[in-house]
Amino acid sequence: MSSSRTEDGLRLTGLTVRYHDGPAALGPVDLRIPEHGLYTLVGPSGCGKTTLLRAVAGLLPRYEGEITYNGQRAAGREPLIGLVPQNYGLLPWKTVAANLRAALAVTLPGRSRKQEREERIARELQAMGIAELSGRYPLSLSGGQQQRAAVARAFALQPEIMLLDEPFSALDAMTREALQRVFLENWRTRRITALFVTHDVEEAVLLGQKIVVMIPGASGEPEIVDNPVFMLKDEDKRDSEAFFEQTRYIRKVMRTKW
Ligand SMILES: Nc1ncnc2c1ncn2[C@@H]1O[C@H](COP(=O)(O)OP(=O)(O)OP(=O)(O)O)[C@@H](O)[C@H]1O
Repeated sequence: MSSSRTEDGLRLTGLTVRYHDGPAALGPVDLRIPEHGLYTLVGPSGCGKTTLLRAVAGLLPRYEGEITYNGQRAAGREPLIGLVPQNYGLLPWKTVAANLRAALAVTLPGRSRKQEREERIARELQAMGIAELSGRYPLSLSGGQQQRAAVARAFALQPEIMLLDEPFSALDAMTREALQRVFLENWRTRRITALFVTHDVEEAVLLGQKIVVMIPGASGEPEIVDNPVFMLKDEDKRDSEAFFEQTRYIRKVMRTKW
């Protein structure tokens, strides 16, 4: 499979970010997510998770080190990135459908593709279970509904890379569980290379093929943990021995490293 080639996928080499020429807010960090991989990233508040996502998404004017996708510098042939930011990033003056439309106007432009855009919007809202909210404005929605809309928008772009910054953090346990399942189902049908940032060890174990444990102040490769739980059926995961073992192990890694 092509994903075994070391240059494939998303690769960060010596990625270092400083804000206003201050001390390094991140890195240097080395990390590779193979093409079509879904990795989760856990780390304590302030260790640079959002900064890492921002750098990959091209939202920072400057960083040191290299970001490549399938061997090419991101700056040369920008991979299409779907970002789900912490604050959802929805435009409050546009309806949910219009938010998706605005994103697709950039990636799928042209009058002749209007029908394709509209079909895609309807499909994604349906997939996230919010079809009936398409005409509502973001500020009239609950946090969970806004999070669904933001995830639907990212999937609608059909990006090569998806970056998610604690997308389910504002949810109660039941809604969160339901959305984790919907997210996984969606990801399985598209296999978008994805990095999912979370504070929550359980979420990291439920969603990631591998779990990246970011260590504050450390440079080089973060601890990357294989995750056998990923291969279990969704409905079996939470009650499995492997799940308990894995969450215990990740917590242990966090305790010894932080
Ligand atoms: N725009 C900014 N200007 C200056 N410093 C910043 C800026 N954004 C983040 N930082 C600093 O960079 C460091 C990493 O922040 P970042 O938001 O990436 O952490 P995080 O791991 O995502 O935290 P959290 O889990 O709380 O969201 C912190 O020390 C933070 O104060």
